[in-house]
Amino acid sequence: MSDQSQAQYHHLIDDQCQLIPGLTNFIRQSGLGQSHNSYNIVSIIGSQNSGKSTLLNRVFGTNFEMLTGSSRTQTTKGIWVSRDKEQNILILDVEGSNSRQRGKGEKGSEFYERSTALFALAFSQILIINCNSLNLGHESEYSIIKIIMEMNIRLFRSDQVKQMLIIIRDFNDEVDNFKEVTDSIRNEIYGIWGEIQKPPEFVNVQPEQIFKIDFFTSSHFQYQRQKFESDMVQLRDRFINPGNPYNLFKGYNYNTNIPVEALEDLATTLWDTIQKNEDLNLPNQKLQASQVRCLKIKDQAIDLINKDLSKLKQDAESNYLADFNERAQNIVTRSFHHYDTESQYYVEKIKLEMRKVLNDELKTALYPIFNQQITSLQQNIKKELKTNLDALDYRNTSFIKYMDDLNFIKQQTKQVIFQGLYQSLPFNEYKVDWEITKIENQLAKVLEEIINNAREIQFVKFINSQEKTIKNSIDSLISNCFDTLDLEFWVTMRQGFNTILKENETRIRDQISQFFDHNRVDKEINNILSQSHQFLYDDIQKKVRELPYYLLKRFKRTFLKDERGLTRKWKELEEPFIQQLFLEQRKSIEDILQEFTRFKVSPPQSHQTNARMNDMFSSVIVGKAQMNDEVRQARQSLDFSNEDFSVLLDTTQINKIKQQFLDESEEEYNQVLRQRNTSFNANVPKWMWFVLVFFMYDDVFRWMANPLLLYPILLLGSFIGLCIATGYQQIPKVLFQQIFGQLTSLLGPLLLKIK
Ligand SMILES: Nc1nc2c(ncn2[C@@H]2O[C@H](COP(=O)(O)OP(=O)(O)OP(=O)(O)O)[C@@H](O)[C@H]2O)c(=O)[nH]1
Repeated sequence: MSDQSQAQYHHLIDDQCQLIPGLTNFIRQSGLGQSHNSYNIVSIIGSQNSGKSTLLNRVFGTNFEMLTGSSRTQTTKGIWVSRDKEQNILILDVEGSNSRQRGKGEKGSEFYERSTALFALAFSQILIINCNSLNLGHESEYSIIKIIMEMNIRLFRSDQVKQMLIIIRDFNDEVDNFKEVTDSIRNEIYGIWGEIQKPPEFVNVQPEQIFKIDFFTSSHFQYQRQKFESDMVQLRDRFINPGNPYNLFKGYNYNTNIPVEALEDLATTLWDTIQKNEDLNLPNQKLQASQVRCLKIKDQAIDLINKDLSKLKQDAESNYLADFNERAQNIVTRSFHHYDTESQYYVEKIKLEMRKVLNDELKTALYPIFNQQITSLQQNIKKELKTNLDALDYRNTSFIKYMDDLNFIKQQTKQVIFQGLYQSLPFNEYKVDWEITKIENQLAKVLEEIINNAREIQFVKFINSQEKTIKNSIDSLISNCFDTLDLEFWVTMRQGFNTILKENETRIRDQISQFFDHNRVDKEINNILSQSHQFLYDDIQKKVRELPYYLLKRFKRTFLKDERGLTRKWKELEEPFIQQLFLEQRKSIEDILQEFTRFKVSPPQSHQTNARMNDMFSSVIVGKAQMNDEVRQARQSLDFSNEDFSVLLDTTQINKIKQQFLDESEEEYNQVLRQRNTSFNANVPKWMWFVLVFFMYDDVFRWMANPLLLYPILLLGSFIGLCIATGYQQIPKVLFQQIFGQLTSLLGPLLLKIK
């Protein structure tokens, strides 16, 4: 049969006991690939040259090679598979028994015959035992039946009653009685059943519980050829016609069939088991084959999407994929679709188990990509946040607007995280295993940290700028107080300082309390307060170093100028008055100096939230006899103990400053006296004027040539002339006196020094 076409036959087991791969291929090529589990398998065993192939070709339309001529050599070697010409029936032609061509020995004729027969029995639904009426009762005919019965119960746990069809060839119904013959064979077989060694659970089992035996007789092939052919037609009808009362497949449960594409796996498993002579449980073998097949389908389902999976992975490595879940879903759905379609006819339990494996594998394959997605998402969020925060910084908006915008960015980013996570989740059922909630919390935490950081930076900036504003206000307050030194110095400063604090505190509190809790707000306000007190303290310390300058300045202001701020006209004042003025002003400065002995600048004792602004600043002057009422009251109500006060200037410093002031004021006083007693004009000798005029006159004419000088002089002359003509000569006179007086007071001393 070696030259038989591959499309019509498949050599399943060769004469070397090897199972040849390719059954699935043959099934597909022969058109049985889509039959799923609605198929039948029929095998035939029997003596060599007993007409098996002849029968199969007649009944199933196969084309097995038959022996022609008189040579009685073997044609079928091993097991060949073909199919019915119309029906989904696989046909197995098994090498004839009593093969003289096969040698003896361990793997010789006997072993081979038993193995192939047992395989045929296990693999098929109907096992045809081909017998010749002439050989009936012959030991060799029954020996194979005995063997397969014995092996079957020993090795297999079948899932169905095994069906055997004994065909008696060359049956002459004119001579032989069908009933007698078949009863005798049946008895013979039951006799065999009694003889064989059975496992304990089979001892009381009747053979018909395990084997269903049918009979069919065919007429003599040579002498009753026509009848033989009609017998063959009848036999075919029993196979293919469900309406035939003798239909051989009647009642067969196709659900016990594994899908046709798993038959090769089943055949392999069965043949291996038989070869090893191991215990063999047919339902389990079918499950095993199902398992093998489902595993293969599962692998195919993975292979099918592997390329897309790699592409997805590659894409996810370079960027965050917004369509990740869609693509992942598509991959998983396609894979499952393939698996579900291909595995639909397999045992439910195995199918579902393997589906779960597929699901796990897909999930495992997608997980690193998902992780990559999350990493990219996190990076993107950080990048996006940075851009947004930079833009926000760049806009340099107000604190409130910044905080509002920051909050907006936070809410927006939360949304991005939420969306990003669910875009990265192919199926909701992965949510728990992939710890989405945990990741969401982690990302929210990262976001919170970044936002808080930005908030803190902005807050510190805001507080710094506010402190700077306060510091500037304090600086100018102190400059003012020092510029206008008087006995109300500390009161003015305290009131000014309180006002600054009050205004700033209200404004700052209003702004920050919208974004920070009470405790934080109070803490920051207290910091600002103590910082402000420190500014004040430092500023006072700094200014006090320049106290001699301010004292002298203050002295000059009140001594050299009158109440209206005009320079005193010393020539018009009497010397005793000037001396009196000088002594008074000096005394008042000495009094002011006493205000700078000790001081206290500190926030209120209690940093409680409800501390009022009025109580927050306190300063007091100690050692001042002329302390006014307000200061005294403040001192009493605040009840400062002496240790609370810092020494501003100790006695030595006070004395030193006082001395310096006395010297400088004395100098001012003397200068005033000199000015009063000196006449600028009188000191210039008369001849000097002549000399001056002599050297100047030609220059004066030259200047007159310049219109820039000539015209102003003409205008001035016209103005004076007009005033005199109209009787208002007082106007130019007063103006002249004023200007000349000013110039004299400025230039006079200079000219005197030069002189
Ligand atoms: N007497 C008799 N001879 C038959 C019958 N059917 C076929 N033959 C003849 O028996 C010989 C062997 O036929 P095959 O069909 O090749 O027998 P086989 O059992 O397939 O042979 P192997 O495959 O070699 O075991 C041929 O010469 C056939 O003409 C039959 O029903 N009765």
